[in-house]
Amino acid sequence: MKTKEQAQLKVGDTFPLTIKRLGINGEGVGYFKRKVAFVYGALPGEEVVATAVKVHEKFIEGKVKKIRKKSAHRVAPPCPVYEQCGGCQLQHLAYDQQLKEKRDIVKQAFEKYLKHIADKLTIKETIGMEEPWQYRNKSQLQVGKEKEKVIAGLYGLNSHQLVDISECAIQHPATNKVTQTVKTILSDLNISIYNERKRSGIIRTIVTRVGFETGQVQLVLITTQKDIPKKNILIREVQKRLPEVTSILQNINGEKTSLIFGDKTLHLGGEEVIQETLGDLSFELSARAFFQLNPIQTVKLYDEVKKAAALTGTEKVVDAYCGVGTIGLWLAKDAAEIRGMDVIPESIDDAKKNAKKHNFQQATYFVGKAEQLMPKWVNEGWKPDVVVVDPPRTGCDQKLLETIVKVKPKKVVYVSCNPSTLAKDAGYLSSKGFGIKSIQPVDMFPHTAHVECVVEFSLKG
Ligand SMILES: C[S@@+](CC[C@H](N)C(=O)[O-])C[C@H]1O[C@@H](n2cnc3c(N)ncnc32)[C@H](O)[C@@H]1O
Repeated sequence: MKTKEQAQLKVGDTFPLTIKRLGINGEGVGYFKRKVAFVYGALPGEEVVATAVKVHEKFIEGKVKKIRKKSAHRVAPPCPVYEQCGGCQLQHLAYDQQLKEKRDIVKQAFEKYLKHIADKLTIKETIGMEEPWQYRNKSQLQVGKEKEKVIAGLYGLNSHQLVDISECAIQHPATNKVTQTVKTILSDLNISIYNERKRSGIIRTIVTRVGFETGQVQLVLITTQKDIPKKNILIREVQKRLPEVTSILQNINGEKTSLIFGDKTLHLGGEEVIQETLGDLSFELSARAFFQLNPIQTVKLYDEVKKAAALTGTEKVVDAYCGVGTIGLWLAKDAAEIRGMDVIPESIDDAKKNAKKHNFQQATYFVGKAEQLMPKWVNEGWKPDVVVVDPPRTGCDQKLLETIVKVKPKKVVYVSCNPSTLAKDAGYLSSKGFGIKSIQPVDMFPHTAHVECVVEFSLKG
């Protein structure tokens, strides 16, 4: 039954709240008259007065109006557009505490889906960064115009206002510099900029990716159509003013969609790929290929995968959701055979080239869905000893999980960027005879609410 206050609370009303924990999106979570409330900007341990932003049947969304009792871990966010941008959610929380809260987010997810064994699971301390800034190797900023000035940024939190970002503190400086200079070039040449509201104009997004070890930068201009007026001058200016840009591409996306990339990519200048190095492996990266966004933490993440997989040289390994083959190649030295698959054909082309370059003949890569290819291999009589999965935020497809259960590899190593879907899939695997041996959170995205995990499962008995 609804209490009187619950029934009456409406958008714009204020209410007091004690924050109990951090939510999966970095919000402070508390209870107002037994109804759960998510308050952006509030921290665990704080007592706040919140303003209701949305009132739903089962929960309230709010923002901080006043802090009555402040967390000892609250810090001043260094970014000038932190409040408007929404790209980071935790800059107002001290970094060492972010690591503790991220571990807690993982714990909450496991408590939800594995209630009966949650108290027996050990979740290790989050592996953090020594220097948790300037870690992102890729930026994807929407282009727009503000009073005739070319701007590039992200759409603000809960708004459709483009927030201009000139010096993003979590981006590698090379990505900031290239985006800034490209904005100037577009403005100098008066090249048509996309207007989302009117659905007119040409340049839509500036994508940059830098190789941390090589310093090479790839620039991709996402456009609504193939023709860009003054295209040759544009390319020449980029090459003249930005010698670090070794690869220039154009991708066409004329659709009304939140997806950044369209299907067609054109090569405009320099190489088609950039090179990046992780440990003693080097990789070629195409414009659309997935590559981990924080190379410094990726090495730590993959070392955790290696530890969990504990290969002895005799195992057949699946690298499911393989991207450009990075995890499989990290393990290849110690494996008898690696088979990887991904739905993006360019990623698989890169993975094949990367395996060849390192002379890993035991690693083969296939275009297709994990949930279709793995059952096919099993039906053909190929049985893996270790399955590594690294799915998108939605988690593993149920058919893939069922195939894993059927084929009974001695080990599953699950790399996840979403604790909720991880814990749900872990609940299923655990109910089918796979014991959880270790849960290791890794901070791939300092100052955001994201947390990555490596979980080792072993077949019981
Ligand atoms: C989180 S990324 C992991 C990539 C890689 N393991 C790495 O560490 O760089 C997830 C990958 O899954 C791919 N993907 C998405 N759905 C898929 C599916 N059903 N089957 C296979 N790959 C899929 C995406 O293209 C993306 O490369």
